[in-house]
Amino acid sequence: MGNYPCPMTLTSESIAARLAAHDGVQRLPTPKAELFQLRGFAGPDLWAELIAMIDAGRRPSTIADDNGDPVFRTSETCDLPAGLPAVERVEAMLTSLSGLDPVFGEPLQGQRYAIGQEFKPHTDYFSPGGRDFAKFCTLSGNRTWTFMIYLNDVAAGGATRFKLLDKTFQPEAGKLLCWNNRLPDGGINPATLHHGMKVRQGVKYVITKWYREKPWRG
Ligand SMILES: O=C(O)CCC(=O)C(=O)O
Ligand SMILES: [Fe+2]
Repeated sequence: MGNYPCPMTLTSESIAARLAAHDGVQRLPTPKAELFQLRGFAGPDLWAELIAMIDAGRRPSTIADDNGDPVFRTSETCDLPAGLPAVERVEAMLTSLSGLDPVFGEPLQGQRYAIGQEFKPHTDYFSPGGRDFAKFCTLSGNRTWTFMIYLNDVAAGGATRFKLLDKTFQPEAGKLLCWNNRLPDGGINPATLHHGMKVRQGVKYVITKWYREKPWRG
């Protein structure tokens, strides 16, 4: 575990406090969820490199807990494996921002949305009792924190809407959003429901990093 605190002692308050203390980080003023925004995270060169990687390596996105809606998530996804220099740079920046031990992190992913593509309202945690829960959570536990960075400005559409928090974030190159998918008692937080809305003009690129309750074991 290197120099990182043991996960059992790493409370959500300590992560939230660390994020809140970081220069430029803004917390959404709501008691319903821990959600933060940071603009100007890294710079255009890194984002351009990642966008080129996503364009080259994309495949149709998939969903867990398939609900039978074939157009629930219509974007494309690209795995961004550790070891590539641009990926390592992002990983190091995220670790330094959050203090979350990288052993809990799933591999970084890129998402690409062309015009009309979206990811309908969903939560990033897996629903206990959902049909894929055991498949996705037995080894590494459920998802804890989500970090998402918009890589580009989108001409129209492509916002991320948190309906239950009454908040919509517009894509903007280098804007990072992160939130705790859990409540302070460790249970899942349904208020984190969010919708990657349809792109109306242009193409939208984001990268996503999810953390688990236990060390990630693919
Ligand atoms: O693209 C977005 O705005 C949201 C993406 C998202 O929710 C996800 O990948 O889990
Ligand atoms: Fe999501």
